[in-house]
Amino acid sequence: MTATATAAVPAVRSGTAAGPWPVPEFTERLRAVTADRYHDRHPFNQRMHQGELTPAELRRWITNRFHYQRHIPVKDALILAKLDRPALRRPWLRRIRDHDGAADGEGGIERWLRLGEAAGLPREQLWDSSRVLPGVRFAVEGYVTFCRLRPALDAVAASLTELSAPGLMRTRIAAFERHYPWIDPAGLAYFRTRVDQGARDGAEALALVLDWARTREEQQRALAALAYKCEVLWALLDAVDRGDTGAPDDAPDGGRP
Ligand SMILES: O=C(O)c1cc(C(=O)O)c2c(n1)C(=O)C(=O)c1cc(C(=O)O)[nH]c1-2
Repeated sequence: MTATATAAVPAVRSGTAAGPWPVPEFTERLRAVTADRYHDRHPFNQRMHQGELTPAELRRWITNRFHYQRHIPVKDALILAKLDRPALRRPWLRRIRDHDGAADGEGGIERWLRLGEAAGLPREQLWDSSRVLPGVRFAVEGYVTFCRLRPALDAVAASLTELSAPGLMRTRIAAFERHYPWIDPAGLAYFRTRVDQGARDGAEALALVLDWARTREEQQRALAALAYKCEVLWALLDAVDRGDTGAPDDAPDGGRP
């Protein structure tokens, strides 16, 4: 579906059994998906927030989450290619620039590399994807492929997990400062930046989904896309929670700060 195609969809037919949910109810249903399934509830995140992760576990998370981060601008470029108007493409160009930066040494990917360095992980080790756990590889590939193959509505709806991300970022920053002082607080810049970026991206994506999903069927597709994305994030953490790459810093002694 392109924006042009959806613009031609007839207006709301409320009151009929198969008609679309009114916008407030549809919005509430979208929020209910993340309330039930967002990865802030995952046991690994819970342990992170309670200060229970070993240094090796935190490094494993940083290493594997980098695989997700480096693919976000790739999936945003796939969404960008589905949008047929400048006004629609501009926010996606900005998202890509947010992650890639306008020059070397800038942007979200660079900030994540600095988080890794603050935790004792050389940046070349993060770029070396041979340390990525198989389950993480599958989860990330699944999300990118979903955005490659599905219509723009589904791909943008999948990004709506970001509506829940700012709250999680605040919890995470507080947890790192309190429980993991061996990580230089300067390394938390990625999370600090994402509080505002995530809120803005989530609000923009929500406006698009509410505009594009005009039929009950389209609304249900958006809900399913968001549920799928929650599963991607959950599966990623399942893999990190259980995984052991066999690398020295995954040693059972938990590693050293
Ligand atoms: O650390 C997190 O918990 C978290 C979650 C999410 C999310 O909810 O999808 C994103 C991010 N971080 C993030 O940093 C990010 O850039 C991002 C982009 C997207 C997306 O789907 O477009 N989600 C997220």
